Amino acid sequence: MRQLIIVGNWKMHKTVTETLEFLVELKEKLSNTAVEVVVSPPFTALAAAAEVLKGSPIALAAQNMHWKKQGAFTGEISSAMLKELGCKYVILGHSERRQYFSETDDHVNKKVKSALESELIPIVCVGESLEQRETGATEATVEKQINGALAGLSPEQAAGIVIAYEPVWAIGTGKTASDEDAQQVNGYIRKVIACRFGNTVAEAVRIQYGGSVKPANAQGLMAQPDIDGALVGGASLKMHDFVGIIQNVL
Ligand SMILES: O=C[C@H](O)COP(=O)(O)O
Repeated sequence: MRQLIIVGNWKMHKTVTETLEFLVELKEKLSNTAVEVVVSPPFTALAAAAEVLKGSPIALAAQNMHWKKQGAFTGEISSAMLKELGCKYVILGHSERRQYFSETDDHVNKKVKSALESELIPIVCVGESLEQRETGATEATVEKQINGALAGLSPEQAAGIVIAYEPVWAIGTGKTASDEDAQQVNGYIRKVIACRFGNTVAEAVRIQYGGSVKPANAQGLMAQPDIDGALVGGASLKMHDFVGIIQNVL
C-alpha cells in the first residue's frame, strides 16, 4: 500500500519570516495525519524551516539543486548542502526549470543520481505541453522524460523515488486534468516503470498529480488507483487551501 504524499511547492514565494509564521500554524493543524506532508520553501528559508519542523511529521523538500557536489558554479546549491540542512526530498525537472532555465532530461538524470548519492529522495516532474496533448503526444512525452531522468538507476534506487505528473497546461491555470485523464497518464507512467524496472518497482513508486490541485478537486484525483498524492503550487501558499487538500484526501 503506497502512502499518499502531498507536497507544497512554494516556488519563489515567502520570506523567512513568512515561512516561519506559516509553518508554526501548519504544524499545529497537522500534528497527526495519515498522509505524508512535505513543504518546499525557497532555498533562503530552508534552514529556518528545518529548525521549526524538527520533531514534526512534516518533511522538507528543496526545489532544485546542481548535480555537482561542489565547485565553481556561482549561485548553485548541491545535494550534500541540502541534505545537511535537513531536506528529505528535492523536486527535480519541474516544467518551470525546463522552460525558463533550459533543463534537459540529461540534466535531470545527473541531478537524480547526485540526489540519491546524498540520500535525498528525488521528486521527478514530467508532463506534456498543451500542443503535445492536442497532437496526441502525451504518452510519448512522459515516456521520454521518465526514461531520460531514470537512466542508469538500479531497480532499488528507482523504487524509492517519487514521480510527479504535471501537465504543463494545468499548472497555475486553474485548468485541472479530469480524474480520468490524470489516472490514464499516471497509469501509463506506471507501465513505463514496469517495463524498465519490473512490476515490483512499479508497484512501489509513488506517482503524484500536479496542476491546479485545490480542496475541491483533490479527493477525486487522489481516489484514482495510480494517483498517490499531489504536487501543489498556488494552493499550498494558503493555509486554508493546503490544509483543506490534505483533509479532503484522508
Ligand atoms: O509544483 C507545482 C505545480 O507546478 C502546480 O502548480 P499549481 O498548483 O499552482 O498549478
